[in-house]
Amino acid sequence: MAKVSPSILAADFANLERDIHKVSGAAMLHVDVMDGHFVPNISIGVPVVESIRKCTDMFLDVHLMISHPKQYAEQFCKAGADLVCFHLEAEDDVQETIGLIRSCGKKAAVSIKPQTPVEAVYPFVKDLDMVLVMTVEPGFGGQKFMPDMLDKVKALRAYAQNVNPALDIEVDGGINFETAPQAAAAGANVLVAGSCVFGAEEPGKVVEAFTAL
Ligand SMILES: O=C(CO)[C@H](O)[C@H](O)COP(=O)(O)O
Repeated sequence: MAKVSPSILAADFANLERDIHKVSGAAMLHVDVMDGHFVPNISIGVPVVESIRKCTDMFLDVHLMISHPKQYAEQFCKAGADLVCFHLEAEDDVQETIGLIRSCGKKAAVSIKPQTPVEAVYPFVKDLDMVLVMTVEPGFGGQKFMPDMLDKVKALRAYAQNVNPALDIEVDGGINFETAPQAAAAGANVLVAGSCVFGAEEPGKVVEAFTAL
């Protein structure tokens, strides 16, 4: 069974509550925070996370695509995130930022961009709840899955077997009916999907299908 984390980046922001309820059967809800600096796009911030928290009990998987995540992580925890994921490339104080998120009583995750070798995250794996292996360049939904990222997922799953066997491995970007099974076979157990879920006639059915992988 996979955990599915529908990305609200592909939802209708004018009808966010309605769209969130369409995917309430998913294990998590993926909330993409972009600052126009770490990535060349701007999405949403703390006030929207607070509002989402008020309209759903879903587990909020908050993906910070921002510079200086240590400076903002606590605000997202207080806004209602259940897990805060930040980019390895965006932070010099990785261990400290993990500790900060944990001290707020939340789960901590680190994400790596496609050009970042998977080995760069190994020193932190024992202290993390999840690693997010980006399968597109972060910044925009609707991009094509990068199949080369599957080798990173396989290597990370093998590495985690010894040091943190409960580690969640999430993939994000271009996940659809063709690529979701490939990612799951490589060892990913958390699937982020935006356009494939919210672009479907029945988003809940897509969530069910991916959960069964
Ligand atoms: O983090 C993201 C982009 O940076 C999105 O979550 C991701 O791209 C999902 O969108 P899609 O499923 O449409 O590819």
